[in-house]
Formats: sequence, C-alpha cells, structure tokens
Amino acid sequence: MMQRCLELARRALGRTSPNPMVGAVIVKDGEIVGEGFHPRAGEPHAEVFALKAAGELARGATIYVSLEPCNHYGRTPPCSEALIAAGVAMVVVGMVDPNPLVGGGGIDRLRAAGIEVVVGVEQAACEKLNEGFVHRILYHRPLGILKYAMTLDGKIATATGHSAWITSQAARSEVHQLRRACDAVIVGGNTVRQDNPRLTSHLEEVHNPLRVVMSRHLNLPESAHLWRTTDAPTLVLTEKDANPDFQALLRRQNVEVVELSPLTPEQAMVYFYERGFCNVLWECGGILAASAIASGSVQKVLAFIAPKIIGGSNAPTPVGDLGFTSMTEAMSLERVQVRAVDADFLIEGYLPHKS
Ligand SMILES: Nc1nc(O)c(N)c(N[C@@H]2O[C@H](COP(=O)(O)O)[C@@H](O)[C@H]2O)n1
Ligand SMILES: [Zn+2]
Repeated sequence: MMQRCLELARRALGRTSPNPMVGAVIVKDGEIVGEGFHPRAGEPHAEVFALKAAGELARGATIYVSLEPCNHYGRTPPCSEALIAAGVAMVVVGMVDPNPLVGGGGIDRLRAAGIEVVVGVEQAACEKLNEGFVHRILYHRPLGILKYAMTLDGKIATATGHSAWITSQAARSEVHQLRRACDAVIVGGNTVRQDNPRLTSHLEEVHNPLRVVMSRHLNLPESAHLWRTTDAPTLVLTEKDANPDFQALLRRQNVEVVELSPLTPEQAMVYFYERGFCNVLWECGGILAASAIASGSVQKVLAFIAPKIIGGSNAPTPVGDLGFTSMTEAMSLERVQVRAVDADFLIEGYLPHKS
C-alpha cells in the first residue's frame, strides 16, 4: 500500500514545490476505497483527496500516507483534524514530516484522538522521493544535483567543444526524466554558445524545469533554443547593469532576467530557495560546476560514463579547478550506487555534507 502511495505521489513529479510529493490510500476490509495525491502547493493534501474519494467508507478504515499528516494551518487546514473527523481507525505513515510546523505533531494529535498510528513503513523510499523537500526544510536551500556525461577517459567534449553525443539514447532519456523532477536546470553562457541546448523534459504534457542561464556579461547568441519560451520558461541570471540592450532583447521574448549581486552559485541557490524550489539541477560545464561544488551548492552527483575514449589534453572535463593538490583532499562520494544504462554506467552519490 505504501508503494502505491509513492506511485500516486509521483504523478505530481516536479510540480509540488515548495511542498512535498505525497500519496495516500484508504483501505477498508482489504479493499482500496479511496486514493489521492497532492497535485501542487495551494491545493488540498493527498489525505483530503483520499478521504473525499472514500466518503463514508473512511469511517473505521486504515489510511496509508507517505508523509506524516500535517497538523497546522498553512495554505490548507490540518489533515490530522480531517482524519479524526472522518473517523479513520488507523494511520500508516511512511516518514515523519521534517517541517518544524509538523515534526511529529500530526502523529501526536492522531494518537491523542485514540487513532492507532504506525510510522516508518517504506521509510527510505519515502525519504528518497522527497529528498529535495527534506533538504530545503533542513538547510533553507534547494538540493543541488550535478549531472554530467563523460567518456571513459573523463572528457565531456572534444577539444573543439563537440559533445553530441557522449552517452546512449537510454542515458539521455534518463536525463529528460531527471529534468522533469527538478524545479530548475542551470547552465553557463559557454554551454549556450557551444551546445545550444533545449534543456526540456522532451515529453508532451510533463513538467519542464525553469531553464536558467548564468551569464556575467550576457555575451550570448541573439538566437538560441532557450529563448523559445513557448517550449518552457527561461530565466537569465546576470550581474547588475549587464548589457541592457541584450536584457531588453531577452525580455521581448518573455525570457525573465534577474540581476544578482554577486552572480555566484551560492546567491543563485539563495534566490531559488526564496522562489520555493526543492531540486535544482546543474547541467553546466566544468568551470561553473567547480564553483558550484566549492560553494556548497551541490549535494548530489549523477555521473553518466560512456565506454568511449576521445583523448585530447585540451578536451574539457566535468569539474574544473578546485584548488586541490593532494589526493587526501578528494571529496569521496557517500551512499554510492552504480548501475548500467544500456552501454553506459550511471554513478550516483552524495558529496560529504558541508556545514
Ligand atoms: N501529509 C502531507 N500530505 C500532503 O499532501 C502535503 N502536501 C503535506 N505537506 C506538509 O504541509 C506543508 C504545506 O502545507 P500547505 O499546503 O501550505 O497547507 C508542507 O511543508 C509539508 O510539511 N503533508
Ligand atoms: Zn495536510
């Protein structure tokens, strides 16, 4: 049942920030009598949709929910009270809500009303689904994910900058899915000039992230796929008073332009937090990636590795200079997972926590 909750929650993939993705299932006499998920912030929570679907059958039933029911008045009223009013007999919770406004209070309220509550069913899967939300709540920043594709000899392009394609179609499709789960995807000006990327999820009717270009001087092409805002929204982050003529050209095409002082990955993450984002994907070149890592703007790394060799001492690599001189300074990823994606490999892991 909790797996079903997660399946339901994923229907709103990429659309719920700053809220979490949550699914709920109500079971009576071994039958599912109501289901629901949280579609987006401002709309009712998963539990409320499930209660509505179950109607009177909720009385004496068990509800499974992937996140602790809330116990506060936010954009919506507390689900704990709705569950009590509906007369449910038992609540099975995937994970405790890290939001300090909830933080176990929903569970306590239900127990105080005489409802049996079981906590921690499929907890790891529930936490993984909402790792961006959890990070946002704990650290007041979105989760930064660095994704890159490189050859077996560690290059992200040839020395001329050609990079289409390093990995297989299957790996590229996984990247499209990943974008779908993110609130923003960031590149630097160089990537726009070299690759002219689209940065969309490449699927009809699924969520597209906000496409973000970080560019100090706005020395960018007048025509680029990213300026086609009918495909997906685009934001250009730049420095104060940079190239007003080019800013005007972008705005005429409905590209949002925001000036940050200073224009750094750190400031960008502060800005994205304030905008309500949970997951931010860095799909940039090595220089910006190194700066993002050094400033603590990356927590998770997804490295696609293709079994190809292209050589070239001037061919770019995924992470630029971090100033390390000794192997003892290497950042060793934690919770590492490796899997094959067609002919390529995906290594996923988390950078050691930086306070
Ligand atoms: N249990 C649960 N189910 C949902 O469907 C949810 N969206 C949440 N979210 C929790 O409540 C906070 C948002 O409240 P409002 O939507 O503003 O009323 C969110 O931060 C989570 O703590 N929980
Ligand atoms: Zn709620």
